[in-house]
Amino acid sequence: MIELEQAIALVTGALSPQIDSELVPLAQASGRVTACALKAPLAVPNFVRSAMDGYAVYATDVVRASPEQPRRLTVLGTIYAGDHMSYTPRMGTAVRVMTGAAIPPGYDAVVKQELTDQGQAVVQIYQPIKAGKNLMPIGEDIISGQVVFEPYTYLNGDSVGILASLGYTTVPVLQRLRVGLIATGNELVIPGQPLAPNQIYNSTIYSLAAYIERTGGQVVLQTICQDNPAELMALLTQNKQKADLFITTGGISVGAKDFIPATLTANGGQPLFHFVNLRPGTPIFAANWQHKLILSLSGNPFAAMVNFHLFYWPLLVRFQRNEHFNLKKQTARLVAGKMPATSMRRFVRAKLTGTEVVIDKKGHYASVLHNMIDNNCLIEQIKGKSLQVGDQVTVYSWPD
Ligand SMILES: Nc1nc2c(c(=O)[nH]1)N[C@H]1C(S)=C(S)[C@@H](COP(=O)(O)OP(=O)(O)OC[C@H]3O[C@@H](n4cnc5c(N)ncnc54)[C@H](O)[C@@H]3O)O[C@H]1N2
Ligand code: MOO
Repeated sequence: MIELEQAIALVTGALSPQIDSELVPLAQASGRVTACALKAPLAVPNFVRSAMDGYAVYATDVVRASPEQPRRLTVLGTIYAGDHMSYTPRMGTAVRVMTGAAIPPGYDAVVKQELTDQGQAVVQIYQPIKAGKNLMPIGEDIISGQVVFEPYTYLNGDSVGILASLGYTTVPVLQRLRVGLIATGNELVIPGQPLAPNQIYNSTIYSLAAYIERTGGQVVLQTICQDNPAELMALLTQNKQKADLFITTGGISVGAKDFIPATLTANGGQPLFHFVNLRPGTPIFAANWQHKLILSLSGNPFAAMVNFHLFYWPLLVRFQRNEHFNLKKQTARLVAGKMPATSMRRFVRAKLTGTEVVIDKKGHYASVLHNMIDNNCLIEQIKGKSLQVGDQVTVYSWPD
């Protein structure tokens, strides 16, 4: 049995970082990772524009302006955002401008309309203004040619807006991690089919698929496999080209039908580990088979989810070359609930709000998933220690 950190290092070492990219429409780029440096093809803004509704002026014209002795300027006209107007600025004049309007070259400041009499043909200015005030110079936001996103940057909603401001319509991003999901067990039935006596619905794999599809990954195969070595090998062989990673559930403990480790080993797989010092999900197994990583999770639904969260996110970090995908680790105070001392390092389902965490009163069996409703994290429980109200605990929550 090896330690969790060692096991994670073995699987992440066995998965090569992504090198393939694809172009996705801008609207789908949020949640993806840039495949190369993205440069600005233009400056933002790419003309001098007004930051206020007011009057473009020469600052030197209004140095002595005051409410008692306003400076009167001739208004040459009005420019709205988007207008293409040509005025010939000269000293002693102003142009009425709206926020976002292009400022005719020459004027060097915009006086807010509240500091004027808002005159039409002639405006009275009540205050002096510094040159440069209330106007946005070319490139104030982004300079033309600058690298806006380095390679392997995680793109969020803000990033997509920045790319839109630069006119991008498609974005080169790393391809997602292609995951093949195989739930093993003769007792499993697809939801929608009738259950024969002593059968159960295949449930775990739907949670796994949902997490995978949520960010960074893509489910390319989702199927049930009987406890049958030939069927497993046929499934892997048929789908080998489609997937970067296979995740299986069940069939890894010491039961007579726990066939996965032996089957993979007998068919040329190189085991990386079997059994890790954690609970639940102790029997987790991993192997390299024909240059594919196979991660075999425990069958018990909650044990499978613990295995998944602890191993999958670090794999995604490695593959997508970005820490965004990692579990978020933080310290929190246990404010309700408790757990008796554990004989093994353990991960306990809990609900985290800010820096406070609560352990549910319901059962904590590995075979039970339903009380994950409302839970959003795992508390790490150290071997030999109990968890009590007031404890400072280490908490892991999944990436967005
Ligand atoms: N004699 C021993 N028995 C067991 C040991 C042990 O050390 N000695 N370890 C136990 C532990 S811990 C775990 S965890 C389980 C793991 O067993 P497997 O990973 O081989 O899983 P299965 O036996 O195939 O299934 C366990 C349980 O989960 C149900 N299951 C399986 N797949 C699904 C699915 N996709 N959706 C819903 N439920 C599923 C399955 O029907 C079983 O009830 O072994 C203990 N035994
Ligand atoms: O490790 Mo098992 O996962 O206790 O249920």
